[in-house]
Order: sequence, then C-alpha cells, then structure tokens
Amino acid sequence: MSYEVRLKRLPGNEDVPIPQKMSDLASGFDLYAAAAEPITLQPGERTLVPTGIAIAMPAELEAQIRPRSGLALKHGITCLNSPGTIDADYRGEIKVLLVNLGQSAFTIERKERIAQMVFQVVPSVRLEVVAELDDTVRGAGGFGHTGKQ
Ligand SMILES: O=c1ccn([C@H]2C[C@H](O)[C@@H](COP(=O)(O)OP(=O)(O)OP(=O)(O)O)O2)c(=O)[nH]1
Ligand SMILES: [Mg+2]
Repeated sequence: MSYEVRLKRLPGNEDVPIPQKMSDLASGFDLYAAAAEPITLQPGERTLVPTGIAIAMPAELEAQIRPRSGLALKHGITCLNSPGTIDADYRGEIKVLLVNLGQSAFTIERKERIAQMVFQVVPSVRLEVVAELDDTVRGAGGFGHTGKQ
C-alpha cells in the first residue's frame, strides 16, 4: 500500500533535513535532531529532542519512533519509550525521548540522525465487554509457562 503523509517543517528549522529513508527499502525514515544547541546526555540521563517537524497521516496509520541500532550499540543511546507512538490525530512537533544507557556522556548535535520513524497500519478495533471468554489450550498460562512439565 502507498500512503501520503503531510509533513510541515516548523519555523526556524529550514536547515534541518526532512526525515529520510537511507536506503531504497529502509523501513524507517531517519529523524534529525532540531535542538538549537547541542544536548549532552550524561549516563542515565534522558531528554526530549525536538525534530522540527509535524505530520498529518491518514487515519488508519500510526508512526512508531524507534531507536537507531548504531547509536544504541556504540553509545548506549536509545528511545526510552520505545517504540514511541505518534497518533494519527497528533499535530504537534514530533519529539524523540532519548536516554543514555551507556557509560560515557554523549552529545547530540543539531541535524544528527537520532531515531527512525516507521509507519504502520492500525486495525480499527472495537472492544466488546463480555462475561466469559472462550477456552483455549493455553488458558491463563503465560510468562514462561510453555515447555514446563
Ligand atoms: O516518542 C514520542 C511519543 C509521543 N509523541 C507525541 C505524539 C503522540 O501522539 C503524543 C502522545 O503520545 P503518548 O500517547 O505515547 O503519550 P501519553 O503519555 O499517553 O500522552 P497523551 O495523554 O497526550 O496521549 O505525543 C512524540 O512526539 N514522541
Ligand atoms: Mg496517549
């Protein structure tokens, strides 16, 4: 399926690249940091990084904000709320909640690629409250239940 998502650059961010797919079949659009000044994250610290963009997508989509594995592997920088959820009706600036799980301070520069945005189709679901649920073999077993004697 192909969808059109409208993207608005927020004022003062004309220099920040719009999100980009870095290869032909990349699933995510890389997001660029748009903080005016570099942000240094000490180990264990978290911060909300602006991206300088807002979007409007079709009602059946959501966008997920996911970490970049390179930043995670090399520096311990990841998205705290991974995957972040961008609702179809959200018109505010997309922001990325980064946390430093590494052992050294890490500085995020303006226009650095900090995360990726993956679009997904969200099925329309209606919750129906009932008194009883149908039986299954698994039943209520979970949390490591399978394979036990
Ligand atoms: O990583 C994120 C996560 C969320 N958002 C924005 C878009 C999303 O539509 C809105 C709300 O996100 P979420 O539902 O995760 O947060 P909440 O704590 O439930 O806040 P709300 O009560 O506003 O829904 O915040 C971001 O910009 N980046
Ligand atoms: Mg919410």
